[in-house]
Amino acid sequence: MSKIKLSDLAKELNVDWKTLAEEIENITGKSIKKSNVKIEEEIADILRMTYGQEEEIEEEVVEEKEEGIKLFDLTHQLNVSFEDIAEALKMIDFKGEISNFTVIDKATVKKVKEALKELERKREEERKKEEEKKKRKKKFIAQKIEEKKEIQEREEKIQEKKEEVKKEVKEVQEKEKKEKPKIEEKTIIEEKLKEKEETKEEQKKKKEKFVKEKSKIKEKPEKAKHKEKEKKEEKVEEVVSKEKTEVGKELTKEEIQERKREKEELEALRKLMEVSNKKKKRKKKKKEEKVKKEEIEEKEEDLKIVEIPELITVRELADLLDLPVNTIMADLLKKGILATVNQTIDPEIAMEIAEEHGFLAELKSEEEVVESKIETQLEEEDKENLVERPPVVVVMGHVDHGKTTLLDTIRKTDVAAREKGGITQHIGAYKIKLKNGKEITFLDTPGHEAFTTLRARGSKVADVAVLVVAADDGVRPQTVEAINHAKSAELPIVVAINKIDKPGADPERVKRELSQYELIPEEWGGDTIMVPVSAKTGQNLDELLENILLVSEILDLKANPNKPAVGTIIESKLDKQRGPVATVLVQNGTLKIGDYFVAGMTWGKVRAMFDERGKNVKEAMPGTPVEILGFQEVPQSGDGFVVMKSEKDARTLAEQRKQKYEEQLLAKKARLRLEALEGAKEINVIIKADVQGSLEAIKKTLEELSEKFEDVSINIIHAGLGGITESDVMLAAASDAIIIGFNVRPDATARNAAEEEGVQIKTYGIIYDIIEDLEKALKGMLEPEYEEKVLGLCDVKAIFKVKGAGTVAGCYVTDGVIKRNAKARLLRQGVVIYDGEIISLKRFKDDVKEVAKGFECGLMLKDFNDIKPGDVIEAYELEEIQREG
Ligand SMILES: Nc1nc2c(ncn2[C@@H]2O[C@H](COP(=O)(O)OP(=O)(O)OP(=O)(O)O)[C@@H](O)[C@H]2O)c(=O)[nH]1
Repeated sequence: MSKIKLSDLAKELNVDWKTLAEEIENITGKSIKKSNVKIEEEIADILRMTYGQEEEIEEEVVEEKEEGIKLFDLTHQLNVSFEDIAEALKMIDFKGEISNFTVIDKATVKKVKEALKELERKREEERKKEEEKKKRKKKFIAQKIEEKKEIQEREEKIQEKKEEVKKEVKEVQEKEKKEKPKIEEKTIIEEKLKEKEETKEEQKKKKEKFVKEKSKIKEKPEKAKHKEKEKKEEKVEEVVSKEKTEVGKELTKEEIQERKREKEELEALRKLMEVSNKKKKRKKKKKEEKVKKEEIEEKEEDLKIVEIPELITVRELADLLDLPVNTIMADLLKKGILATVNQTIDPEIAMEIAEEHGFLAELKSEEEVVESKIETQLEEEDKENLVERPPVVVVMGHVDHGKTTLLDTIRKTDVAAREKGGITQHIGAYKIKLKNGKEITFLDTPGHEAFTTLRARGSKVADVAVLVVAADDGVRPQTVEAINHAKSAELPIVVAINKIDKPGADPERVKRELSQYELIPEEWGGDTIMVPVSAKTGQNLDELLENILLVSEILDLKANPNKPAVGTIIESKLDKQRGPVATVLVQNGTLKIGDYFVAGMTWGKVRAMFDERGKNVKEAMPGTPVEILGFQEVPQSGDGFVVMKSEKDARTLAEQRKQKYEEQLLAKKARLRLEALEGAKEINVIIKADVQGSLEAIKKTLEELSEKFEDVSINIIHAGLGGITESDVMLAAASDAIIIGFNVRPDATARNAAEEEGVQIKTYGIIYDIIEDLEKALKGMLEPEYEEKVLGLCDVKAIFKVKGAGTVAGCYVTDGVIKRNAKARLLRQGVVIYDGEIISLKRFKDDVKEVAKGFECGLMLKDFNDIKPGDVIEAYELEEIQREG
């Protein structure tokens, strides 16, 4: 968790640090003697709220001191339009004349404010209704297409069934032939032979050919082949002797072998047919999906869908709707807006106008507009401007396998060091030059967590993942996590088998272990490059870098430097001397000093740029990370960075985004939830369980469920053992997944992250419940339910045995509150050991109802005494949840 210095916070809030120190002591019980003590952001936020509020109160006091206020001033003070104020006055039955110069008293101001809130609420409702309408319209079209498809599918299914029946009849006939008495069979074969007029000689040849082919396909080691042959011969002998006694007629050894082969041939054919049928089915399904998509797209075209950018002028809107500018201006006037041709208008208004003209309008963010522009430009006209850009590489792997060492050693291999000086600064990423003149950019924060956080904010930064696996340790849990994170981001993986200088190094074992995760080394016929290296001695690092380039060449990474820059914030901070500072990875275009830009909800002008050597640079090309000064506020890592035409555009867009922040928060909360699964086609899940057995069972069950609901595919993005971590939550946020925990729980950081990111975590203790919930959810029948609300967490510091009573746990509350009689779980390393109730809660000798974060307490669990220091107790209660819709 990030921290802030007390003195900095005091400056920010314009309060004496000692006052803040007192407040903190009240909150946490800790006394602070120095101003340079760092405090947690969480506490800083509480203080911000307290002191922020005071300012607001002061404002209101000032306002109330005034005798009355002109409506003109009020519009400015409340930052609303005159029309809104007028409407609000009508709502409260204001009797006088309404003009800019009307003066209203403070009581009326208060009522106006209330009415404005009501107005805003109504508008919000209307907006929602409109959205619903649009959604219904789309759903209706999709439904119609779906129905048509269903009829088609039914017909096809009938056809398929017919064919299946035909096939079955044929199979039965064949089976019957085989099961007839051997003598009869022999005659049939003979007849067959006669019919085909083939000589015995030809038959023999055929058989030999078949055997040859079969052995070619199987390519079994000689020994095994030999053994198998022996076995087969034994079996043949068996059959021969059996037949001798049973049928009383001798079949030659050859004849029996021939029948066996025929049977095998048939079996192989049947399998082949099955595979090809499956493939056909899959192909058919894909084709159908494509057709459906095209049909929807066609319908959408009929509906005249337009995408309205966040920043749009009157002229641009007219062009977009293919209408005369005058029409748009007239529409605006009707809404009481007088706007010039080049004036930017509110995107909501633009959408309204578009809809009034029969368009289905969708809001498109500025980045999307810029990026789609760039995409089309990349595809169409700018081919000659496209130049190769360096690949961006992220290094991932298990803890202590050598990620940091590898990044450090690679940093030193930079050949540009001689000309420009070595890489000295940590700015979140660095670019190196290889001997062959090619460049590679590395994200300098190793591990998948930071990378996935960037991804969770919607940015695609890396092109290639380097997976570091220590040759003396092999594949470990975080290796698997890293593989899944890379796969989920669709990154090609280059494996660095590290620490080969160590005596216990066993690169072959690493390869074997990795092959279980679909990473098959090239030398075994797979397509994963694996390079044995030593990050410590630098052995084979050149080879590793060359292979990264090789993989990147296939990706054909290109960008157009002759455009305004677009990129992503990699790292950011508030520098005491320099103000807000952030590292931008330029992904397309060229970033120049003096450019105006938007980054998330903030904006700015590039005042200065520095590279990883701390050198001032004037411009940054695609694939280059640069540290920038000139932000109005500190952006967040993962925020998109877009250069804008003018200061006004940059500022307006940032302000609009700030206003939409609340909506965005809501949108985040609308991530995938079990309750909203009805009609879903694809469900991404992350599974965490206490033991391997349960994990496998859950995986299997989900696969079965996926088969049962033909149209739904359940994708297991990651499955691992142990408690639910922040990293799991970020992966879920990045891949829009639900987390399913079996006998495991999220820790406090994971829980907070899930709340912030709107990720749903469902925990279970019985596998059957998972299936039941998912099935119901898929059928849209999930009953109203009780949802758990976690109250707080405490760490068990010590235990005391009390005669006749049981074990008392001496705890320290680390999060939320612990309440007496609350439900509680005991977690040992994230795994649920007990689930029950807190029956006694004390502070010192007194019974208490609850104990808050930062305090110690003694507690007892109902019917449970196996508590150990280091355990975590999670108190929770059940709350009835109202399902939406
Ligand atoms: N012998 C040997 N030791 C290595 C090699 N690479 C890393 N180490 C050592 O392994 C330990 C862990 O290396 P780090 O680079 O810190 O590992 P990491 O994966 O970055 O670890 P975290 O940052 O904790 O996730 C250090 O003591 C390194 O010196 C190598 O190639 N050979």
